Amino acid sequence: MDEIMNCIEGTVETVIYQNEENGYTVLKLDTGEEEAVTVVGCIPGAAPGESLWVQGAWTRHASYGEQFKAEVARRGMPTGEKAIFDYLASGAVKGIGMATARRMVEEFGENALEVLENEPERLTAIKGVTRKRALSMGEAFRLQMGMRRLLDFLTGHGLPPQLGMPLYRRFGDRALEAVRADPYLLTEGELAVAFGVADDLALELGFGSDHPRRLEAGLTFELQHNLDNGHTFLPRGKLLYATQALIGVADAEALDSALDALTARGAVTEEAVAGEEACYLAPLYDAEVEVARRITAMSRNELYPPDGLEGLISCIEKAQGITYAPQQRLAVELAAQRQVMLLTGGPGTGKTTSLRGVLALFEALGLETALAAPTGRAAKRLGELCSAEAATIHRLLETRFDPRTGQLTFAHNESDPLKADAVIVDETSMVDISLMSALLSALREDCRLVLVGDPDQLPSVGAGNLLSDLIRSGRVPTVRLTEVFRQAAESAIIRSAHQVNRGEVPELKNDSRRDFFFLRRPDPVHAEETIVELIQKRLPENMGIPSHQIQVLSPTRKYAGGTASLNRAIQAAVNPPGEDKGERKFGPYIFRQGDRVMQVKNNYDILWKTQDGLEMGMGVFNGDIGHILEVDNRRELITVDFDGHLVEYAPDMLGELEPAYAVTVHKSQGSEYRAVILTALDTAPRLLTRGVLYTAITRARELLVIVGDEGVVARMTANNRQSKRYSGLRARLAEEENSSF
Ligand SMILES: Nc1ncnc2c1ncn2[C@@H]1O[C@H](COP(=O)(O)OP(=O)(O)OP(=O)(O)O)[C@@H](O)[C@H]1O
Repeated sequence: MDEIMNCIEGTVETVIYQNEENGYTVLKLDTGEEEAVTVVGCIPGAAPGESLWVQGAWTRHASYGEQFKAEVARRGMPTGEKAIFDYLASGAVKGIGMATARRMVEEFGENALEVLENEPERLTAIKGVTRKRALSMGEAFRLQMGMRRLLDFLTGHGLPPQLGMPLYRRFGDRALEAVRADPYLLTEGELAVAFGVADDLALELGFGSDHPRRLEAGLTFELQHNLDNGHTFLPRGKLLYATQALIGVADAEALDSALDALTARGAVTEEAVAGEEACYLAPLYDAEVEVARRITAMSRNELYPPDGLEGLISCIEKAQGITYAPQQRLAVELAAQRQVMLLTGGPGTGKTTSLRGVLALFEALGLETALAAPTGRAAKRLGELCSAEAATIHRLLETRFDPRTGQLTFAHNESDPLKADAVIVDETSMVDISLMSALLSALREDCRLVLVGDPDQLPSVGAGNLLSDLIRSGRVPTVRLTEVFRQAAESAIIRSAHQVNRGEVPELKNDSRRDFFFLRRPDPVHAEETIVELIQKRLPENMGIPSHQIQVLSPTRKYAGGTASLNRAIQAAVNPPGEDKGERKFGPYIFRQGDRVMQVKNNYDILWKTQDGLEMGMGVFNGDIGHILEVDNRRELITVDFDGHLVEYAPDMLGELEPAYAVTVHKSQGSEYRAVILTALDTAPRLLTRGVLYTAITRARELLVIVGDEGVVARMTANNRQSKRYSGLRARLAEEENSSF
């Protein structure tokens, strides 16, 4: 590809293709040369007759030959009667067709557009145009002009034109005004512009460095950003300090006042909790308070056990073909007597078996029970293990994304609760405080709730320390399963997981009867070669595990043995370029037909269809893994197959996709794979923790291979440091309990 930047200009002759959603356009540009040039790029609303100046590069398309890929576009209004007629006749302005266009140009000549924008009532001079229609044509044109000015503004300030459509969806023709008044809104929701970029724009537009809006935006950004680190709040002192470092404010008092203003407005809630002067974004505060209130109320609620409970449990045991261990029986008994309970334990301790017992009990009691899990994969597995329907929590609540506000909405909430009499949630360690609050709000007053999970797994990606806070509060009836069942104890994977959890280095000896192997490869290059060989040859040939059922995990993305370099190496080996395979470069990645890829962001707004087109729905979620079915460079679309759900990615969505031959341990939470290869190489100490090692080991169902350095495995086992998460839930649960007695 020729990367030299060029500029061309001309008049738009025809628009061949335009994507209404993201503004991607293919058009023919008349540059005065004999043949019109094909221009592709994000030029929303481009229409024939307009003058267009584009900056970009010439590329060669396999089927369409030479075309100009525009990175920056500036558009001018058409001048001259012919160009104005072409523009109006193209359908660019709603309500104006060919005939009206002709009459407008006949009547007003070169002034037609000026009249349309500023004096639309004069259009009634044209036969057949009523006053109402004239005004609505004028309005449609002003909207067009609004979009155009917005795009000129964005590109003029070095911002991507792709922001135009979402801004327009959210603010309509007020979009430019809104951005000028508050450039920081660009950091919100799906716009997701980096804080520094919005901040530069604000400074360019003349916002002073101590402008109250700048200070407030900095504070809100810090709180928002820290949600990604798991904190539901930040102590006031830390928040002020971090914001000061972020935006370099000279006047500490002004920052203090800005925080007070946010609190007074209700955007931030400040309260003394857990020994801290805690500052929350208001929705997080509401979520935490709601979870504490609801869980406390449910925990207090003792139910009458059904008559003949013991006999009923014995029948369930018989039907399951096992005898419960005492703790398992206790779990089923507790589910009959309490409105809410926790069921916890490590791998192989019989959580799923007990969960199935609770489900059978609820069914026997005639309770309509919903099974749910935080991720699609975990829900699928739960459904299979229980031979029942299971959904993600988002799906259960019928989550929708509102593109106008950038917020999620839940169809089921206090005003339209779920029908279920009982809800059982698996993999609760992955549930964050906001989702838990949404779930609790959607439960009927008397609905039962059973939360199942392993508190030693890595905590949720989203904010809060939910499962661990619930357990440590001691307020919620809990059964902790500790006995590892014989069958499970035979597995070196499960034994090692428990050893690691106790802080003992797992046994790294190799024995062909074991399901856990260690290959000593302290050198990253050598480790990578071994991993490729394992995937390509050794595991498929010696163990009968096909490549696509092997998942490589790494504690890190970029360091030695990180996913970035592993993905390149594995892709080159298992899916090299081929004449019949389409591919597309995007940032550091090449996406190629056949590649394994992962969605790395929750997207509630994306459409999927089944191959036969008979079924469709919305949403692909963080951590979903699929493979690339097709790379269509003509339509600029990549089709990914997520377990039968086909999703088309336009160029502006490719940032949500990453190669997934290797993924980080964090991203693998809640998923299980037939075989796991884990790299254990020297890297940043904060990534080498016991939680990471434990989570990685417990992802493997049949086979685990650790490739790397035994010293690193030992260091990971010893490193029990959990990064602190600011959360007030535990303290609130204690308070709620005390306050009512
Ligand atoms: N009471 C029991 N008697 C005999 N075997 C049992 C009993 N309970 C569970 N098992 C067996 O122990 C193994 C682990 O049980 P289960 O899958 O329920 O555990 P788990 O905690 O859900 O494990 P994981 O988290 O690894 O999925 C299974 O093979 C199961 O059949």
